[in-house]
Amino acid sequence: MTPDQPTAIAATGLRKSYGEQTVLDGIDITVPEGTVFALLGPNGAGKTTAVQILSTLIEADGGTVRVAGHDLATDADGIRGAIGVTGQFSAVDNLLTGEENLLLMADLNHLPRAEGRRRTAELLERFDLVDAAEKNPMTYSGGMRRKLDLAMTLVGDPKVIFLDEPTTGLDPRTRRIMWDAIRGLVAGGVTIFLTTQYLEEADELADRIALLDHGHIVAEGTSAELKRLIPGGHIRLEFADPDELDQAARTFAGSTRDDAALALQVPSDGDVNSLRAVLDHLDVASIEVTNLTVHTPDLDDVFLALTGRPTEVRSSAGAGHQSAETTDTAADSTTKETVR
Ligand SMILES: Nc1ncnc2c1ncn2[C@@H]1O[C@H](COP(=O)(O)OP(=O)(O)OP(=O)(O)O)[C@@H](O)[C@H]1O
Repeated sequence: MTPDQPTAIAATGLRKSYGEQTVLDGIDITVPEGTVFALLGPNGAGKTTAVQILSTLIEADGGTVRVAGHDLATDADGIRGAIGVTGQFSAVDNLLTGEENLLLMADLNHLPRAEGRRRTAELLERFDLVDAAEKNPMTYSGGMRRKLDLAMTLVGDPKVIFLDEPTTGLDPRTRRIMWDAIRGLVAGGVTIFLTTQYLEEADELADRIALLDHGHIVAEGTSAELKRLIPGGHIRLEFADPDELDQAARTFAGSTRDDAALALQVPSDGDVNSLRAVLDHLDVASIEVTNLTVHTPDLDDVFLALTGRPTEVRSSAGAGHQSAETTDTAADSTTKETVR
């Protein structure tokens, strides 16, 4: 984020407990205008709770929130007027047709009748729901309902949209349609706050990703920055016989061998230069390889590493949260100090 880029969502020290259970233990979130922010976390991590607080649906126990220039403490109505929320539970009314649902939203947003009709027609078109407009949403597929739900959110032309697990349960094709719709919104200047359990979704859509675990944001950064936070990139070489494997193991210091599979894992960040270096070494030593694969850490690895080893992560998260922003080589990132 550049210093003068306007901020759409700014939360500091957000806290929420249910009885004895601390769900959010002082989290900070900053989302620049016109960007996508993804909040990731295991089941029950507090993602929905965060969305509900930021979208004024429930009250926090502590912390400050500004959304679209409005302060939650003094101007919750201002926030409500500027945002759209699509939750895990659909707002679609099954007693109305798809079109009537949209028209109802237009009424609730106080749009003049003609404007409401124009906007409804445009959204039915945009989400490929024209043929289904007159039908009852009970007859819709899950993907169509989700599209109608998002269309209903867009009737009020919100500047900031909260999408709580927008594609959970959707087939891959419908998921891609939703992703395209989300990208279209962002291209038009809308800010998206997304929660998801699909790491691929965060990878595809988000400018910045935060991992929420045990009430803390344990890591935050771009997808590439988060992937650099953990070790695990390697080139896997397979050989036809043990002698080749032996020779290769001597050639590549720091490699890990798998004798049963006649394979060797050579640490690598997966870029072309390191691949070329490995091939050159093999060539010089005249070692034959039967198979070669490059493995770069994906967000699944990051997720597992950061939420699966809570004690290591907690030690650095204690002073705030870990930012990937300034981390270049971060193989030992779990012990890094917070830089923000
Ligand atoms: N109204 C409530 N009363 C008591 N506990 C609650 C309430 N709402 C949420 N919780 C608890 O707070 C924790 C966080 O819930 P939340 O729904 O925010 O998690 P989540 O990350 O969105 O999970 P999921 O991915 O499963 O939707 C859970 O342990 C949940 O049981």
